[in-house]
Amino acid sequence: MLGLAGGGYLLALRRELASLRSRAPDGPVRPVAIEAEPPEDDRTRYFRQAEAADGIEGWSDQDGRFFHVSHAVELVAGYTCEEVLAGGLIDTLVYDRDQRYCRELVQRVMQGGMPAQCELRVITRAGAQIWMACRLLPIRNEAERLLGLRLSMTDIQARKEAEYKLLETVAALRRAQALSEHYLRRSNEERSRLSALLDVVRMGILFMDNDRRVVYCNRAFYDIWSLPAGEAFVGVRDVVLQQRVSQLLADPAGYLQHVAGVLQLSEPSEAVEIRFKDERVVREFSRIVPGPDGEGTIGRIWVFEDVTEQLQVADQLMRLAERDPLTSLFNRRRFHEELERMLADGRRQGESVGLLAIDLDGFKPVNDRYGHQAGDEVLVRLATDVGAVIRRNEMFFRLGGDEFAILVPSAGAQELAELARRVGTTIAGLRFSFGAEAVSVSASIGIALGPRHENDSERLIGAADRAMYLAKAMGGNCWEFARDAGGAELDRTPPAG
Ligand SMILES: Nc1nc2c(ncn2[C@@H]2O[C@H](COP(=O)(O)OP(=O)(O)OP(=O)(O)O)[C@@H](O)[C@H]2O)c(=O)[nH]1
Repeated sequence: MLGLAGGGYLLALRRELASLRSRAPDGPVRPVAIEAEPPEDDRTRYFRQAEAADGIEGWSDQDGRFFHVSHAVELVAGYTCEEVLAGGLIDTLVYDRDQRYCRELVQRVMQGGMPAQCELRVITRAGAQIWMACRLLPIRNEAERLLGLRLSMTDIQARKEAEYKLLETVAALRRAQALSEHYLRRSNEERSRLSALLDVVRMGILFMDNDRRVVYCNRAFYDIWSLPAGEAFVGVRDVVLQQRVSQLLADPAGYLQHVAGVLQLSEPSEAVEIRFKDERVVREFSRIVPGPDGEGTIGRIWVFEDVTEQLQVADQLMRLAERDPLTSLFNRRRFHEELERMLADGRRQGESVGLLAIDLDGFKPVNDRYGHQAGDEVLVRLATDVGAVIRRNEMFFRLGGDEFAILVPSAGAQELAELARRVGTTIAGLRFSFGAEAVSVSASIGIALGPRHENDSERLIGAADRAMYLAKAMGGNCWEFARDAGGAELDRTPPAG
């Protein structure tokens, strides 16, 4: 038991308190246990002070064994002081996982003699867990000999809960920040991919926002509109850009009018072909860009595609499909299409369609005698010269071999006879020189008039062919009208050779 005299004890205590105050200015310091048992009065006084403290107060001897604990332990942990002292303060009160640390700390204070503090969990009799701040103060006597330590435990559960909440909030914020950084990174990556993709597509792409300012344009847009690669257009108003590029167009005013019309639309615009001064043709269309939530719009995307080559190829294919490669005249396929069309128009308008079936006389001997190339020359010259004597609304065809045809819309018999005469004369007037020999050809021409002779295209062709064979049978170099539907209306007239 402690056995220090009352005056010495108080002196030691005062010194200790002064020392503790200087080391721990942030909290009240209470009387502590001492080496010897204090006189009854002092002990009562310490206990009273301990009992007045908010938290649990405990005193240990110099071996670290607690021999006193304040009654607050009953209120806080639900154990009696006797139970706590009997079971050992640390064993009874401190949460299993914190006991080792707590003991080590007691040990350290006892050995090092320096105050220490920590936070640990106290387990109540009911099993509840309470966070407490612990302060361990070494107690010395006048001779600086360690007498024991004082343990002060204060309930910090509310603060811990607030800290936990704060930590949870901070963790949630960090997660949200990480997530938003992740999405930002993903969105930037997506933007890079999209931008790379848009830069390799051949179509020029332009995004305008709702204020009609440029948001984005790709590389092909610069190429199509001959814009300098280094110049930035983001933020530029549409009118500025239009004024800049419209100089390249064959019809700048027409294009600006078209754009103004499109901007009135709240829907996609139809594809239009824009013609440039340098002969290029660019197909343009635009779409409204809906907002990310599907509601409202964020602007309009314009797409420009240089279709010059495409149109040229299509034109070439069309030409190949409907032209004779030797003479460049329309071929039999186009002849049938045009005949059907003219007959339909003629029926609607109550007008006649004239058909001249033309076949060369004695063409085979030209080939046989002077060669195929000579025959070709005859065919090409014939196409050119006859083409020069027909009118704009008349169409000239090579049907194959030495067969030709002319279609005449809104035709009259007299006019057709005159045309046959002109054509026959032109052909008979062609002069060739093959192997120093002068060569000429002539043609037999059959004339049919639809619907006068035949209403149906095939039958009309048949009627014209029969008339042509009739002319050939008459010796050639003349024209003959179809007789099937009404006999001869006009005299057979041999063209002047
Ligand atoms: N050079 C050349 N000859 C062709 C071509 N296509 C067909 N022919 C020839 O044209 C000739 C046509 O035959 P025919 O109609 O019997 O010749 P034709 O001597 O005018 O006979 P008629 O019509 O009875 O007066 C054949 O010898 C074919 O080989 C061609 O593209 N070039």
